[in-house]
Amino acid sequence: MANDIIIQTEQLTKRFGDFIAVDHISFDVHKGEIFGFLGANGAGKTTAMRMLCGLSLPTSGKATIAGFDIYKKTEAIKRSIGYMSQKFSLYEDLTVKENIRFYAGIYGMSNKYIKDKTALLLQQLHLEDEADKLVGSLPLGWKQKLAFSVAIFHEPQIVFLDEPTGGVDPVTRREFWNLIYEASAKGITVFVTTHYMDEAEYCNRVSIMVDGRIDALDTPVALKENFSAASMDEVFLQLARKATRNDS
Ligand SMILES: Nc1ncnc2c1ncn2[C@@H]1O[C@H](COP(=O)(O)OP(=O)(O)OP(=O)(O)O)[C@@H](O)[C@H]1O
Repeated sequence: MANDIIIQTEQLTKRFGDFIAVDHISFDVHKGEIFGFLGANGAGKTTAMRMLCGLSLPTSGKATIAGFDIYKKTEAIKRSIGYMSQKFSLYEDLTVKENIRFYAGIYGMSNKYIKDKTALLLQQLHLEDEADKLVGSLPLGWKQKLAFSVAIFHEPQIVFLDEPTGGVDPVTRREFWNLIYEASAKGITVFVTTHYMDEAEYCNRVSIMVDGRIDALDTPVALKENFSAASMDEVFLQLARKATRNDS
């Protein structure tokens, strides 16, 4: 079990001045796992995720991503991961095809590889007829699916998703999650933050952050059992009620 660990953190901490945004968090994620990273607004999820992606240095503690130390190997980490967030994803004023080409180009893939894989991807997403349309003209749910597919185009070991399905209905979210399951089945580890509790139920394991700390971490079934809760919503509310930060 231990040697399939792909994300490992130990007492990982980030301070901004006197404020402890991420407070000594320790957890492991396994290869191919779908790991939900939950917490109320301001709990510290984005700050933690930025450290794991090599975008921000911790104040203290340790972490390895795909075996790379987050203090020393940030470039290697960036090559091993994919990233998608609501705020940073596709260029609205480029076409579907141009977006794919642009991101694939960053990873130095050959033209032939990009061309073949793009054709396959457009077919899988049923976007063949939209290939030359501006991304800005697509419905949000389609954009999200495309953004996810682009984030894993270079076949990273881990993909980090920061609230990837914001603003769409449960059916569209479910379709998005089918893509997540496919990626996980191929061995890609999925690390996902969400505010939607239906999505929490879809994860293999879920951690819940409160005021910078991880207060609970287990499978959705075990969490519901431990908190005597009928749903993940109830588990989340029981923990979020304890929060003293008010960041909404
Ligand atoms: N650069 C910064 N300087 C000072 N404080 C910061 C900085 N970045 C984040 N914070 C604070 O750290 C805390 C954690 O923020 P973070 O964005 O990580 O939370 P979050 O769990 O991702 O919240 P949300 O769900 O709203 O995105 C918040 O109180 C935020 O105001």
